[in-house]
Amino acid sequence: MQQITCSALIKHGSYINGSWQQHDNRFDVVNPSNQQLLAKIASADAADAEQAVLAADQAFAGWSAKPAAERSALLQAWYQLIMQHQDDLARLLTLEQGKPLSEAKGEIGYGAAYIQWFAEEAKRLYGDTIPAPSNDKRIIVQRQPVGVVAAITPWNFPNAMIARKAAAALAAGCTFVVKPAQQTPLSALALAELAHQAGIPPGVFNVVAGTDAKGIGEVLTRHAAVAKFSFTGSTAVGKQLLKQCADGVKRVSMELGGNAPFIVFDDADLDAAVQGLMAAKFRNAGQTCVCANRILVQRSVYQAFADKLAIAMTQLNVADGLTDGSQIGPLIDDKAVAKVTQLQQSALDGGAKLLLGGSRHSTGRQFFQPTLISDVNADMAISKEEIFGPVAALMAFDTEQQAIALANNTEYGLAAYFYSRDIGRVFRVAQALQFGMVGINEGIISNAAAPFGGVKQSGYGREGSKYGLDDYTDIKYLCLGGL
Ligand SMILES: NC(=O)C1=CN([C@@H]2O[C@H](COP(=O)(O)OP(=O)(O)OC[C@H]3O[C@@H](n4cnc5c(N)ncnc54)[C@H](O)[C@@H]3O)[C@@H](O)[C@H]2O)C=CC1
Ligand SMILES: O=C(O)[C@H](O)CS(=O)(=O)O
Repeated sequence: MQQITCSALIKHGSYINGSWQQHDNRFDVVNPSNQQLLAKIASADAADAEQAVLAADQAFAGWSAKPAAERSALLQAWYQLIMQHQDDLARLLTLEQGKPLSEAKGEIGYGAAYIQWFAEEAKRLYGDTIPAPSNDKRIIVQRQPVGVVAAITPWNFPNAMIARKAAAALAAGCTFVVKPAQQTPLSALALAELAHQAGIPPGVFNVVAGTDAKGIGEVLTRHAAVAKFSFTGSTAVGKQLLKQCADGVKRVSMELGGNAPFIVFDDADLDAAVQGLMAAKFRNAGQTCVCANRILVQRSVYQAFADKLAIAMTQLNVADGLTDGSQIGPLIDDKAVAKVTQLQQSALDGGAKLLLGGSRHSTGRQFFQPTLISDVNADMAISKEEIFGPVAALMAFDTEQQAIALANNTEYGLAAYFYSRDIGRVFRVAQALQFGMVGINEGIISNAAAPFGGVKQSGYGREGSKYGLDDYTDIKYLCLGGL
């Protein structure tokens, strides 16, 4: 932690109603790269979560009544502070999450971009007037903030997942309570410190960091004062939280797992496709919900593509995220290493071939070698589940129709990618893919201007873009009569 120049960013307890909480009960935050202890954080519990929800509820009237321009200015101030502290925030993120420093820096900029984006969008929360069926009436439509928003976020983007939910919520006039993942609370608490410094009023942005995910989650999904719940994480947990929200008929956004197909057609620029795949597969050591999971390659270019990919993968630098030039950091924990190992092994047991890597990396016990497997088929677990690790699994196909059928053969529907230079094929395939986001000749699709989200069991709701405020506002229809 000595590498962090601004010590005010290092916090050891939750941020509720503008104050920092203390508790005797503490939990460890550990560097996944070397298992060293980084900090001991006061563990908030369900009672703290309730306190945060009540604070957010109390703050709602004042925050939602502020002119949009004032909310916008406070969000801009938050954005500026985050960018001023980008280096420190990135180091903190790498220390607790493991991703290479360059990626962590990218994530801080990416998260901040949502705050900047929604600071602008706050001023554009337009309504409508609609022609009425008779002349003595007027139909006016306004958008109003839903109220208190509660969120639970994962460890793979400890900054950006919070920033993009909170930014939209605050811009719309909602107040916000988030429970970050237990593995990565430091980035969340640093964001709270900067929100505080930016002058965001007490109770508007709250962070509840604790180990009792279930207990805190019960409050955030069931409390009567919570109007909306937003989750990013695994599909299994998302389904459970959805059930909890159903009792109170909460508004819900779910950004759940993915199983992205990455299709390479025979007319593709193979070098560009390899480059796109390297970004789509190996970012954050493969631990993103939009990572390429099933790599489908047309048979006539299969071998050429595999050869080029193997060369690119051999050049990946596996190292502690703070080491200069690191490209692949550790996986988040031992459980993640076990999952990747097991998925890979069951594919090999089922007849797949190991072309590269295949085991832990000598850098440390949570590092996994960039691994390339060929001859994978659709029945293998590795084709059905999120790998969330640096394992590239190749499958061959013959026709465009077969590629589309294979790609859509999943319960998930978050991101998909394909490479082709045939304009007709580009439109046919883009339309046929059952996914919320499609990268066409592109491996990096996320940015604040674009709507991020999925279909099928990848969830619903869109984050970022001009659509991102919709999930945080209610449409109110005013019928003006007697004219
Ligand atoms: N869509 C995405 O970006 C993510 C997907 N995943 C997927 O999930 C797999 C497992 O990763 P996990 O960290 O275990 O994901 P997870 O879904 O358990 O964790 C995400 C968040 O949910 C919270 N949580 C867990 N159980 C909860 C409960 N009963 N009530 C309330 N909150 C709860 C966690 O504390 C964390 O904040 C990964 O291998 C990956 O496949 C994981 C993280 C992010
Ligand atoms: O959830 C997200 O925003 C993405 O997973 C980030 S990235 O992987 O596209 O960078």
